[in-house]
Amino acid sequence: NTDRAKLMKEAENFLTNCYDELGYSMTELNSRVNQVNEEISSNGFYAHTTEELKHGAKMAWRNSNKCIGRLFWDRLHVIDARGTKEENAIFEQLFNHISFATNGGKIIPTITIFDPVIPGEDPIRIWNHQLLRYAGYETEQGVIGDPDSITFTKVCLELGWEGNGTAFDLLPLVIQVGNKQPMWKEIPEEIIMEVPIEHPTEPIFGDMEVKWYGVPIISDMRLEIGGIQYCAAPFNGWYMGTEVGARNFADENRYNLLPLVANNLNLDVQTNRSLWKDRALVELNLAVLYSYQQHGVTIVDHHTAAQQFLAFENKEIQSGRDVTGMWSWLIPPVSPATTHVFHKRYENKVITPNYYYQEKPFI
Ligand code: HEM
Ligand SMILES: N=C(Nc1cccc(CNC[C@@H]2CCCN2)c1)c1cccs1
Repeated sequence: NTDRAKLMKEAENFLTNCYDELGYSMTELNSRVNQVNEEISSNGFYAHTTEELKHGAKMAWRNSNKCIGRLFWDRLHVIDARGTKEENAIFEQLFNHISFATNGGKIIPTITIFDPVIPGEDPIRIWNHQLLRYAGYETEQGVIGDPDSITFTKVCLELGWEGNGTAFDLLPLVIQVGNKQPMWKEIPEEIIMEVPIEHPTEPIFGDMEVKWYGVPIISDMRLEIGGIQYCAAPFNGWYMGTEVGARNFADENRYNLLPLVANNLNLDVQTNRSLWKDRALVELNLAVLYSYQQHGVTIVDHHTAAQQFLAFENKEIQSGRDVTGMWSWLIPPVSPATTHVFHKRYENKVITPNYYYQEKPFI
């Protein structure tokens, strides 16, 4: 039928590119294509070899148009967790991802790949946006914690989780197998690495204790390889400082810390022309980079990240591949025009394998 014909086409396209990149002969490619043909025509599905899965996940990173960190696409550590079906075993794999990727602060870009969507089998979904993230609570006195987490925090509370009501409560992991009751578990604190944020010279937060978690692990995107959908495939890299310093801490609808920092720096917040927001933003980002470095947790500044992206662009051209990108996400939110990215154009062509948004499993 058409679905199987569509899947066969996507499979053949992926296998051709993948086997070419891995240096296989046409004979080896053709025999694999025939084998996959058989599998699809009899089951409407085909299973990737571990090698295809690993290279496919790397190709997907290389094709991620919004990612400035793609220079290291070929050094992704891929954990093949297919066949993990039992909830407790899934939690164990997630805890292992956190500790392995954290690696004492010397972060290892890692992806753990669970079973794809298989016709007639229960799909696995991770309900968290990121494995490590802080809760958000709406109270009469205003929002406590991360406003971006308010909805998911309510879901966790409804599932029976209880937070401590602080601005930095780490949320539990929530997973669901098929349409079964979602299960949640607290992350063991011994595998969690957090960084207390401080400025090298000024007490920019006054007496407020500010911290952030070390490793960003995206857990709600779908990895598509050769027509196969992996809906539970959490992946991490390391932070670019501006993500924490210019967005998570600075956005008015996030932690909104610029007024606090500006006041502690004695800036004139009564007029825009003092550029108090800009000066507070730079000191806040400096504090983030300094603190991660002091605590031995990998982080990259936006200038270095842009230079690495330029190296990626050149490497891709050497490899005979077009560089695709989404300009609006590739420019950093601090001093964008000081990077080469700002001054050139990128074609936002979406090619697979890739990582995609998927609709939330909860409302
Ligand atoms: C190694 C260090 C890495 C750095 C510094 C980095 C940096 C970034 C940054 C700054 C963004 C924009 C995020 C935002 O503004 O919210 C981004 C987006 C993205 N990155 Fe990377 N990245 C890294 C590794 C990875 C890895 C290992 C993967 C997957 C295997 C990946 C896949 C993506 C994807 C799919 C997006 C777009 C997310 C979306 O559409 O919301 N990145 N990256
Ligand atoms: N450094 C990272 N940052 C990153 C990458 C992808 C997606 C995100 C989260 N983006 C969505 C957030 C939430 C609101 C706006 N930004 C962060 C990485 C996370 C996982 C691998 S790299």
